[in-house]
Order: sequence, then C-alpha cells, then structure tokens
Amino acid sequence: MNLGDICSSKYLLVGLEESLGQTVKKLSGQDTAFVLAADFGQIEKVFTDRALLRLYMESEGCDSPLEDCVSRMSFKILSADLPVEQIPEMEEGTLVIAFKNENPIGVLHYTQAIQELLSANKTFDLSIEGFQQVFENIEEEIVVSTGEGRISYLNPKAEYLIGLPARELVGMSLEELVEKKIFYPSAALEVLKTREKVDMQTTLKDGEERLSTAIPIFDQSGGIKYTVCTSKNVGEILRLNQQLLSKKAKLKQKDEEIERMQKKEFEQMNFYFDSPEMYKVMRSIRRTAPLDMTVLIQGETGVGKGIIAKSIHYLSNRKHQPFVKINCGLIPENLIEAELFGYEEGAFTGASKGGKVGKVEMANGGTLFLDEIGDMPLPLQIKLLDFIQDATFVRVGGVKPQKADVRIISATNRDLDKMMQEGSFRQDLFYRLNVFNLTIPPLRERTGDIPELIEFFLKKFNSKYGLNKKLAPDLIYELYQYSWPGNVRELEHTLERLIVMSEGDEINSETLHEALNNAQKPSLNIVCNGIMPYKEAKSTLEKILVQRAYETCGSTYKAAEALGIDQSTVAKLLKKYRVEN
Ligand SMILES: Nc1ncnc2c1ncn2[C@@H]1O[C@H](COP(=O)(O)OP(=O)(O)OP(=O)(O)O)[C@@H](O)[C@H]1O
Repeated sequence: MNLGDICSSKYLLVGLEESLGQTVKKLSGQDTAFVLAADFGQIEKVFTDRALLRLYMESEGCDSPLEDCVSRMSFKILSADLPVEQIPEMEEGTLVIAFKNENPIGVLHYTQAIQELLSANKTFDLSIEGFQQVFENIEEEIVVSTGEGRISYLNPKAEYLIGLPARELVGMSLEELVEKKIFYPSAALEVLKTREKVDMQTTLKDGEERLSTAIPIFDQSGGIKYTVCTSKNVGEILRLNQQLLSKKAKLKQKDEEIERMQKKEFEQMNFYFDSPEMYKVMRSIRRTAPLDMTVLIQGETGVGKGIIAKSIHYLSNRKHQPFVKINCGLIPENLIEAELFGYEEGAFTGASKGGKVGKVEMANGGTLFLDEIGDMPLPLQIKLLDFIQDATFVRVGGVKPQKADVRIISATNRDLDKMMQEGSFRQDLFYRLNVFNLTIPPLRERTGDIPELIEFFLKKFNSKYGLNKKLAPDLIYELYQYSWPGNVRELEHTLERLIVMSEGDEINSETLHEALNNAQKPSLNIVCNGIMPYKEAKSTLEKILVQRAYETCGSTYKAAEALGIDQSTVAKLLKKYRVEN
C-alpha cells in the first residue's frame, strides 16, 4: 500500500495570491478540510478550513491575500508512490501532501492515530541475510531484473510459478522469455520504457492470469539499476475486491441509516425532503449549525430559506435562546433602522412613549435572521456592518452604545454579486455575512423532494380543513412534471387550493389546471359577479395584486416597479395582509 492509497481528497488547492475572502467563499458548501496555497505549483502554506474561517472572521473586513496570512500548520511533501511503511516519522499535526507527476493528489493529517497505525506497519532493520531469508519464504514471487532487462534474482515462489529453476532463468533476457511465452507481456520491460511503476495483467505459460506490479530502482545518476516485479493471483484480487465492496456497502448502509435518523430530526421541524441535493444541504446545515458562524442562505423565492434558517438555529447551541426574524423587504426604508436597533422615546414623530426595543436586542443570546437582506438600504448596510464588527449598536435617537451577542443568518433571493457590481450592496458586508454560504436549489432541480412534500402538505391541509382528500395517481405525475417557478411555496399554496376547491374525495388534474391557471394567469378583465361592499372589494383586489406581484417578482422593490407604486407601500400592504392572514 502506498501513501496515495491512504490519502484523503478533502483539500482545496488555491493560489497564494488569492484573498482570504475568495478562499472562504470557495470553501463554502464544500466538504474540504485543508487548504493548500501554492505559488507557481509550489505549496507554500497550508491551513485547516477552520483556521481560515477564524482568520477571516478576525480580519475585520481586511481581505488580505493568503500570502500575508499566518499559518501555524507544518507540512511535508512526499511521493504518492511511497510505500506506507517508508513514511518517515514527523511532528504530530503535520500535513503530509502526496505528490504525483508534480501535482498534489491527496493529503494525510499526521495525527497520533496515523502515527500508531504506521509504526505498526514498520519493519525493523534487517541484515542482507535477513532480507534474503524473507524473500525466500515470502508467499509472493519476486523477480529482480537488471536495467538491461535480464533476470538477476528470483525467489523460490517465482521459480515455482514460472516453472523453471533459478539457475536457468538468471541471466535470461526478459524479451526472450516473452517471446517464448513463458510469461507475457512483461511489466518489468514496460518499466524500462516508462521509468515508472507499472501494473499490468500477465499470462503464464500454463494460462494462469496474474496481476503484475513492477517498479524501477534508480542509480545515483538517474539510470534504472533494477526493476522489481511481484504479482498477485487475479482470482484472489477479485475475492478481496468483493470483500472490500461488501464492507463498503455495509458502511454505506450504516451511513444511510444515520442520515435517515438525522432526516427525522428535520421532519420534527416540519422540514421535508428526499432528494440527494437536499441531503447535501442537510449535511451542510448539520456541519455549520453548531459552529456559531454567520450564514448566508441564497436561492429563489419559496425554496425554504426561512425554514432552513430556523433549523440552523434549532440545531445550534443557541436553541434555547430567541430566534428573531426581520424581513428587510417588508419594512419601509425609513423604519428599518428603528425596527432593527430600536429607538428612544421622542426619537421621531410617532415614536412610542418609552421607546422601543429593536430586533437585535430581542435576539440577544440567540439568532437574528435577516430575511431579504438584498433589500436592505445602503445607509443601513453600513450600520449593520458596524454592528457585526464590534457587536455594539446605538438605538435611534440614543447615544449610549449597547452590546448584543447574536448569531446572524441572512437570506436573499436577489443576485448579490450583481448588486455589488452595481454598487447597491456593500462588498465588505457581503464578506461578513457570507462566512458560510448555503445555496438552495430550486424545486425543479430536486424533484426527488416533491412526493414527500406533497404527502406533508396534503396531511397538513386535510387536517386544517377537517377533510380527507387524496390525489388521483395521474395528478401526482403532473405535479412532478410541473416546473414550480414559485418553488415549495407555490406547491404548498397549490395543494391548499386543490384541497379547498375540489369536489369529492379525489382531487383530479382538471382541478389542478384550474388552480394553476387561477394562480398564474390573472385575467386582464376583472369579473364582477355581484355587489359587495366597496371597501371589501377594494381590499380583496389590493391583497391579491400585491401578493401576486411579490410572489412573482421575488422582492418588494421589483413588485413596486411592476405595480407602479413605491416600495414602502408594497411593504406596508404585504405586512398588513400577512398579519391579517
Ligand atoms: N423542505 C420543506 N419542507 C416543508 N415545507 C417547506 C420546505 N421548504 C419550504 N417550505 C414551506 O414553503 C414556504 C416557503 O418557504 P420559505 O418562506 O422558507 O421560503 P423562502 O426561500 O424563505 O422564500 P422567500 O425568498 O420568498 O422569503 C413556507 O411555508 C415553508 O414552510
């Protein structure tokens, strides 16, 4: 077994000139344990992912290149082909980087456990006679040839397999042996051509198939001094492979069982999924939740960013403390600061007597969820950044700085990269919020979740309305095929509408088409079938319009543009109707 065989691929190779922020961004959502920073192909520094995140969080907005970051981790570069027993002893905690063809192919963290494992594998110094004794008695055959391709040594097992005595074979050229079909082809001859380790299938005179491995041994001037060839019975390899596969299958089964149990935990939070994409999200949530790091959740409207923020909170050490949400898109621009940081009595006209506690204060000790962070006005972005940097804020109209210990999770369906380019979102704030990034795929890219979600929503709405409706089988297929532009929220609303609108116990596809049409294709002519109080009619229409615009556009700003009114009106109306609901 070689070093390359026991290495892990949980590393990220980046340029030394890359910035801390860029690297942390690359780490987000990846299963990476180490970062290797290289300059012109040469590894200069290594970091653990945790150390980089810590450095990033302590960097106070200064996004320095990795070159300027202090790494406390030592590393050693070794050939991936180095047999494990030849791995030298080194300081505990060193990162061994396995190189092949001048490129890193894996890493090995030299921990105490690894040290013990390796030393159990190490041999003692042996005399020449000792080695000879070992070779003579070993179960594997060994054939040593010269750099000119002539056999110079073979052990009794090799004599037995080849079927000729050593006295005849020593000195014979490999080419001649191949020609006479004593064995063919020859891995050792191949090594002389390629100058590197060769694995190949070889056939013996009696037809037995062997898997041969030959390696070169170089002299001081770089010429091949010897080749050493060993081989294994192919049947035996297949058996071992089978054993390994069944062990792997058992381990996989165990992992799957654990994941199923973890999924149950999410179901208790009414969070349902079954697609590989969302299992990946689940693993990221579980990994990040206890680390108390700032998380940015991105994804289209309705993918479940809110429910994910909550699940991070409930899986964190702050679970017994408050989870406070503020929807930056639903609050008129001029009120967000007061909503977030609170205000003192008399801070502005209409301010309540005695002032008001803000969301930051309410969340003290717990989690603050900044929903629709992309809608946060620029002036407030600076204040938020200040708060993130020193955990201190001042109430509107106040002078006394106050402390609050909150974990920040933010979410948006807007394109923050584009907003940063346009100058409407601050880059320094983005890096502060995006310490860990979770990007949630839209429902059309994880259709594996649809059956679970349907089952959950059916149960939920049947119980809400005291009904027991079922879906016709062809309807399930249609729901599966549909593209769900409004994602899980649209699926949820559609199922509620289906349950309410359908007659009889089975919901059919006709009702589905009706429900989808009603939701998505607003008719230009508003039909009025009777007389109702003017105020009621006006507010019903207002509610439908503003909610539909918000669901379609994904932000209060875009909805305001589509409706031809200002953002604060959209925000006010949405808040009013959500509260009424
Ligand atoms: N995996 C899920 N299991 C159960 N319900 C879900 C799931 N994902 C989303 N939902 C439900 O779908 C609705 C929309 O979810 P949520 O509000 O979390 O989406 P969002 O991505 O935050 O949307 P927006 O960007 O518009 O704020 C909510 O009622 C939520 O409970």
